[in-house]
This record gives sequence, C-alpha cells and structure tokens, in this order.
Amino acid sequence: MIVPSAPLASVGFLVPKEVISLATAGLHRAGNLLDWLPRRYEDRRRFDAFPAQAGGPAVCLRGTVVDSMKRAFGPRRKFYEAVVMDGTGGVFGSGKVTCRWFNMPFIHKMVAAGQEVIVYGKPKDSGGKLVIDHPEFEVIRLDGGPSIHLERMVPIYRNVSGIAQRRLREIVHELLGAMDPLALAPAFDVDPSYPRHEAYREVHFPEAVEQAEAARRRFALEEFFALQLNVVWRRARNHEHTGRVLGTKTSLLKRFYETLPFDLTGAQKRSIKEIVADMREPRPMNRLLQGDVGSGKTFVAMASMLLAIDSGVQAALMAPTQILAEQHFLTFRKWLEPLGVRVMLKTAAKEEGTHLPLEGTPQVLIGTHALLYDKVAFQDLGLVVIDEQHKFGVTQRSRLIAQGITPDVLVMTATPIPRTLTMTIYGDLDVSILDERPAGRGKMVTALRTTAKQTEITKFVKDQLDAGRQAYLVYPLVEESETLKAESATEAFEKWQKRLPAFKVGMVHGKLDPEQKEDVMRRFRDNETQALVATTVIEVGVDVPNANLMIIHHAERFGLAQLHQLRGRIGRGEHKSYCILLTDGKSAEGMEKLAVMEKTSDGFVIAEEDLRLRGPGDVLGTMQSGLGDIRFADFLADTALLREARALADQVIREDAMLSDTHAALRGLIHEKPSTVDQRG
Ligand SMILES: Nc1ncnc2c1ncn2[C@@H]1O[C@H](COP(=O)(O)OP(=O)(O)OP(=O)(O)O)[C@@H](O)[C@H]1O
Repeated sequence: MIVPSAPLASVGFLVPKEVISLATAGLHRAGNLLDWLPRRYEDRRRFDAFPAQAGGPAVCLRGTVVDSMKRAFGPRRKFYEAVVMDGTGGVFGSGKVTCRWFNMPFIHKMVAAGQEVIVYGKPKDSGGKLVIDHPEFEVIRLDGGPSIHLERMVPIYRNVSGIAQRRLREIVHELLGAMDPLALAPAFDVDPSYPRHEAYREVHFPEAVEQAEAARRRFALEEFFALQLNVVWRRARNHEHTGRVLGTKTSLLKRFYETLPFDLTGAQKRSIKEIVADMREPRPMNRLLQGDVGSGKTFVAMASMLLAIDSGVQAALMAPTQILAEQHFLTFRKWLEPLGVRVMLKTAAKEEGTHLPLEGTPQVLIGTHALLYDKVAFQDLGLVVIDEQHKFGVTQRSRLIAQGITPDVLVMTATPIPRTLTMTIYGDLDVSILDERPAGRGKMVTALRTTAKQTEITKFVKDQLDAGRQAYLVYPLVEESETLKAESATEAFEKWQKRLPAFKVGMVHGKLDPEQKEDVMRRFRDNETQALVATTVIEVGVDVPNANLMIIHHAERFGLAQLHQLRGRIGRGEHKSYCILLTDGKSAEGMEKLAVMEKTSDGFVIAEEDLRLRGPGDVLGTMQSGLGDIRFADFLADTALLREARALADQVIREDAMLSDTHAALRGLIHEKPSTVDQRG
C-alpha cells in the first residue's frame, strides 16, 4: 500500500522515464499526484455532433481517421493533417473535420489512418474546410473490458511533457487503487461522512460532474479550515495578552463632537461605539475599521485617539507612506490642536541615520510604519491606529506584540476586499464597517472614452475650472523607471500649462522629495493651483473636496483597486463630480475592467470583479505562500464553505486552545510567521 509521502520513484508501476517526466512537472511524491487535479473532465458517454460550421465553443468528437498526410504552406510551414470522419456516417453536421498540427514532425508517428480517435478543440474555417488546429487528441484502444478512457467521465490533466494523457490517466488510476486509505485519512476530518480516499477517487474519476464538485468542495473545506485555524489561533493568542482599560473618560470626545461642522454618519457612530466597548475591556483591542474611500474613517480614528488621550496615554498613527503620514498630520492637527492635543509628525530621517528630535511629549504621534522600530518615541503608548490602505500588514501587529507592547490596535483599511478575503486576512480582528457615505455629497459620473479629442477634454476641464472647481489629471506610472515616470508627468505638465493659460497647474509624482510633495499638495488644497498633474501618489488619502474632476489617462494600465482609490479622491464635496477614463480601447481585458468602473462605485463590488477578472492567484499574491496553498477553493464562490471552516476552527480552538491536547495533530498547520500581503495592481 502506498502512502502519500512515498516518492514516485518508489512506485512500482512507473518506469524511470516517467518518474523523471513527473518530477520535471513538479510531481515528486504520491500525494503530489493525487492533489494534481484534472484541468477539465470529458463526458465520453456522449460526444458532440460534428459541427456544421466554424466558430462556436470547443467540441469533443469521436471518429475515425480516414486519411492523413504531411503537407506544407509554401516551403517553410510544414504541417501534418488528419481527416477525421464521424463514426455514425456523417448524419450530424458536416460529418468530417480536419485536424492540423504545425511544426510537430513526430506527430505522424502517433496519428494514422484507421485509428479510432477522440479530438477536442475549437473548429474553425480554413478555405471552406472545417479544421481544428492542434486539437487535444487521444487514440482509442479497445482492449476489452471496462475502460477508464471511454464510456464515462474522463479526467483531462495539464500536459506532462513525455507522458501521453492516456498514460497519465492510467497512472493516476492505478495510484488511486494502490493508496492506503488509512494513510489518506486526515488528522482532523472536516467531513467524516465523506472519507478522504473516496473524495480523491471521485475528484479524479467522477461518475458525474456533481460528484467531482462534491469532492472538490471537500478539499476546499480542508484548505479553508487550515487558513481559518491559523486565524482563530492568532486571535486566541491576542486574547491572552492583558492590556488596559481605556476610554472611560469622554470629555475630549464630547468637545470634539461640538467642533465638528457635520454630524457623524450612523456608521461612524456605530463604529466609535464598538471601539469604545473594546477599549474599555482589559484585553487589548484588535479591531479592523473597514470603509470605502471617503467614508470618513479618519474621523473615527480621531475619536478613538481622543478616548485614549483622555485616559492619559499616547496614541500613534502609522501610515504606509510619508505623504500620507503628512496628510494625516495636517488633518489631525487641524481638528485636534484646537482641543489642546499635542499632535506631532515623526519625519523619516531614517536614511541619514538620525531621528529628528521631537519637542515635548506628543499625545498623538504620526509617522510611517517605521514608527514601529522606534521605542524612544513612546512613553506610554495606549492606542495604535494602523492605516493600511493596500497593505495588509499582519506583521505590524505581531511586531508590536513581540516588542512587549500590547496597546489597543485599530487597523484602518480603505481597500475594498471581498468579504471572503477579509475573513482570511483579517479574520483574527473584530470588524467595524463604514458602509454609509457622509451626507451632502454631489453625484458622481464615470465615463469611459475611447475616442475623445484633446480639444474636447481641454474644454471640459476649462469649464469645470471656470465654475470654480479643481481637477486631477492622472497619468500612469512607468513601473520600471522612476525617472521615466517623472518625465512623462513632466511632459504632460508642460502641455497642460499651455492648454490652461488662465489657471495654475501643479504637478506631483514619486520623484519629488517629501517637502516638495507637501508643498504641491498644500497649494492644490488651498486652491492656489486649480489643476494637478499627478501619478498614483495621490491615490490614497488625499482630501480636497473642491476637486470634482479627474481625468485618468491610459486608464487600462491601472488595476481596478487602484482606479477605485484614484476615483475616491473626487466626489468628496457637494458638487457633481466627473471621472473620465481615457483609453485607446485596444485591450478587451482593459475595456472589461473599465466597464466595471463605469457601472459601479461600490468598492466591494469592484473588489469582487477584480478577483474575478484577475483570478485569486494574482490578487492574493504572496498570501498563498504565507497562509498555505489554495488549490481547490474558490474565494469568490465558496463563501459558505469558508464560514463552515471558520465554525470548525472556532470549535477546535474552543476545545483545545493551545492545540496541545485532543487536537495536537493540528499544530503542524499553524504558521508561526504571518505574512504581509500587498494587493497593489
Ligand atoms: N459625517 C460626515 N459628514 C460629512 N462629511 C464628512 C463626514 N465624515 C467625514 N467627512 C468628510 O469626508 C471626507 C472624507 O473623510 P475621511 O478623510 O475621513 O475619509 P476616509 O474614509 O479616510 O477616506 P479615504 O480612504 O478616501 O482617505 C473629508 O473631507 C471629511 O471632512
């Protein structure tokens, strides 16, 4: 009996050449091969009718090779051709299709007249003939007895160079039969009613599509369980720390409310309530404040900080970039200094190896995440607000804890991420959601333009500026080169200066140093400049409510999440706003993405579309390496499974918090080092 850890080299029915081919495809052990899912299934109980015309989806045909020959287009392009006839005599459709293989000199050894075959591919038209180029192709061998290759659902795997599909299928089939069912049983079974060895058999050789899907779901549940166990484990560890009781005094908060020119939204009030309740608990708060762009997170953060300060401790705000730290600093100073709160900005003079001295003891200290490395700055840190934007910095939280500091932690994120991902990445946090837009915001229109003329665009910008508004003119980064990036913005800047002679145009990009950036932003905020040529440095956190127009050039080059963040810079004031997405319309993929932007402004919808368009592998990026491999689960569709996994994980940790007793076998699933994930497109 074979166990999953057995090297394939030790598997008797494999010849050495096959072992090498499998190893080249990354398959080294029996378990690897079992986990290697079919790419698709072919239902060989019923084949498609031979198509009557080209176009349409891929078809799966069964027929006989009636003729085959080497041919050529001119002297160079050699190809091999096989005519396949419908076994039923051409009752349906054309009854005949020609398969072609280009530049595959060895193919004639594999395909010959008289063979009965199965071909799979998209039929197209070539000079009036129906052809399938490079079809998937399998020769039927009728060797008597029930076959795993015919009259059933058949798995089709990704190609392994050196091993034919048919042989691959035989290998997996034989392996399944030789596996030790006991060795396949997991330490903790997420679904004892469905033995794992059966699930393996059914995922490879299902009797029906539904069976394959049921098996996939079982494995997906296992994957989610492993993820959620980590999440619940971290949460339990957080709860072991003792923090302090804060937030019992509320006089500063009351005065803050009185100075605000607007009422907080219901969602803001609710979040603050949840935060207060957490802060009053002796264990450290670990809360996520999730809100779409412009939902008013900053004010919730300020309220929380005031509660901390009123209890006599310090509060810190960590931003992902210097420019954001500066922006926060200005906002916090504006609102908190009138209340007598000392707000300070810790500038990153790290490169020079010095830290700028801070005068006096700050009550609110604002800086980049580098603040973490600086114990001196804090005398009595009670609350940390982490502004993560795109960065999912699980590491930041654990680093604080590792330093022996266990303040209350509030993580703010504006990144719309699908709920399933929130449950995974932030699953160890309690969540407050700002799902309400502040009142008094103007309407927002997003328009996709593929053929806009510059004169029209310029006129539109002029009209808005004439009406007293301001505009962002956004250009994409050229990722490879900071210098190029600056140049393309510079070029655009010069052009816009000429186009808008009556107005002042500013420019901001990543090459400017922090003071220059701040100066440019300040002038735009104060309406000293009316148009701002910008790269994505403005994508997060910038708040200029009078700016109501954004023109995004080469919009197809931005990721969806990024576009959403960019657009979030407008629509923050009372005026109607316009986001114009300019693109040449050449990329279908790009157009699909931009159409999403045109259709919705809901960050969650956009996040899910992003996941759908880019695929979880891309969106999740490095999370996969940090939190385990996701192969079976679908982050978009399997929400219910994820919840089930969470409930199971909760139960396990409830029964055995340290995984040292009844569930000790699960200890191996815990990753001690959480990863940082970056979702930038
Ligand atoms: N309750 C409210 N009523 C009216 N305006 C509000 C309210 N809360 C916040 N604002 C205003 O809305 C704008 C956005 O608020 P804030 O900067 O806190 O949002 P945010 O969620 O941090 O946004 P982003 O992630 O886009 O930076 C600011 O101009 C702020 O003054």
